[in-house]
Amino acid sequence: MQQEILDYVDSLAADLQHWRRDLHHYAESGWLEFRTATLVAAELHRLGWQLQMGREVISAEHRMGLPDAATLQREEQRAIEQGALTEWLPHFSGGFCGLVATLETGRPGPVVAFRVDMDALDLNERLQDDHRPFRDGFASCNAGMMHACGHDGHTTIGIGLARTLMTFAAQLNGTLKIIFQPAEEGTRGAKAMVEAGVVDEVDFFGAIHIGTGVPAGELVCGCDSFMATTKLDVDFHGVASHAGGRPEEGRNALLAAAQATLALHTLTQHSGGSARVNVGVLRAGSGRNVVADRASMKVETRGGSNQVNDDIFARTQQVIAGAAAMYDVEHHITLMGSARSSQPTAPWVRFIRQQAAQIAQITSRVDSKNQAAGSEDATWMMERVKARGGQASYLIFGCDLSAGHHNEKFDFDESVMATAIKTLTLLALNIDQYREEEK
Ligand SMILES: O=C(O)C[C@H](NC(=O)Cc1c[nH]c2ccccc12)C(=O)O
Repeated sequence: MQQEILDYVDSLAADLQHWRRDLHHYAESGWLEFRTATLVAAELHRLGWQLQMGREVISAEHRMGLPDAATLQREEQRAIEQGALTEWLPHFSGGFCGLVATLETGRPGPVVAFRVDMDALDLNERLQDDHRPFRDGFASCNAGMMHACGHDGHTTIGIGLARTLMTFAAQLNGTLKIIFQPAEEGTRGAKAMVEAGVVDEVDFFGAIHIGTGVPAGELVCGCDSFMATTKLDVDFHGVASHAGGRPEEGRNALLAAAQATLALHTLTQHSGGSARVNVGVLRAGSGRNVVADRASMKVETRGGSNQVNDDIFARTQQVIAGAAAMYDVEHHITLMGSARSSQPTAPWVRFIRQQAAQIAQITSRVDSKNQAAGSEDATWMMERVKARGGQASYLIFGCDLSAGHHNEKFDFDESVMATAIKTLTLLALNIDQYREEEK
């Protein structure tokens, strides 16, 4: 029976490629996944999954880094023109582009949930013949939005998993859930889904990523190196004046931002673990001969533990307030995203390793990988599941890439999608073999 299921996943290859390339072509960045979400909803509904959508699974006030209302409206129109399914769109309207699909088998057993993300990056895709998506006609048609992190693959894995689990539903026990999350980039979306309670009943949780420098054929069963992070926008508001005639009447927002930037980059000494601060964007001023009355910054802090990040973030707020005070300007901080660091639970990682050993395409299995991993907001879900006594992990499926993540030439070997679907399917299928203690 198990071989029949693995063969079934192989038979989906052409469909998976079709889905992935369609999603890649119509890339939609965070909170703007209107077309994507409607297509996922229609397909999972057709397959017979129960759906919870939009506000049911996203807490409005916990959304971080939401685009402004005009952008949300414009992008929803754009999505309609690009084939978003209007009968499903009302659920997602206004920036609620998430859904949770549930399959109740009616037989006793745990709740097993997998999370995939759906958003693209704010990046222009390379439109040259040396880039396969362009050559083969599926490069992004949306300027400034590109699937350069593989989330088109993740969404496709979610769809393929939904098909496979439904096809073999008679073999499954307990409850299966697939969580389709918006706005992972900038770590903006997961918290709002956690606050809506989407993982509150989950016993076993897995989030996934493809690529990230892990070699093809390798599975990282429990990535444990994500940094806690906080993303903030800062606005300084001063007073403009004549730079030659009345400079003393000005309140210089540009200098406050510049001082803050230099000071922020000195904050990363911490005995508790690694720490980072980055001012990634600084914009200020309006003209050569005007004392700058406006400045804005996009900032992130990170820490090897939640405590380190919390400490660095607290100091970051003090430094910004201090720099504003130096130049007598107002300042305002807006929280734009956040994620936690989270350790996978060992018995579940062990089970993942055991199950993956049955998949021919996975030639190497490691528990974790000692590499700087950046951040991931699925850690909010992991932490919630663990807090309730559940098991949680983060799986990385290695694959060949044409360029690094977040690069305009990013592309991946599509065969990794079937490998991931097989792995997640076996976890669900064989969950009754899970043991807390090592045998
Ligand atoms: O903080 C963010 O905006 C999230 C973003 N996240 C990623 O790029 C995902 C990521 C980075 N490295 C790894 C390694 C494994 C899985 C996922 C990743 C980052 O760290 O800048």
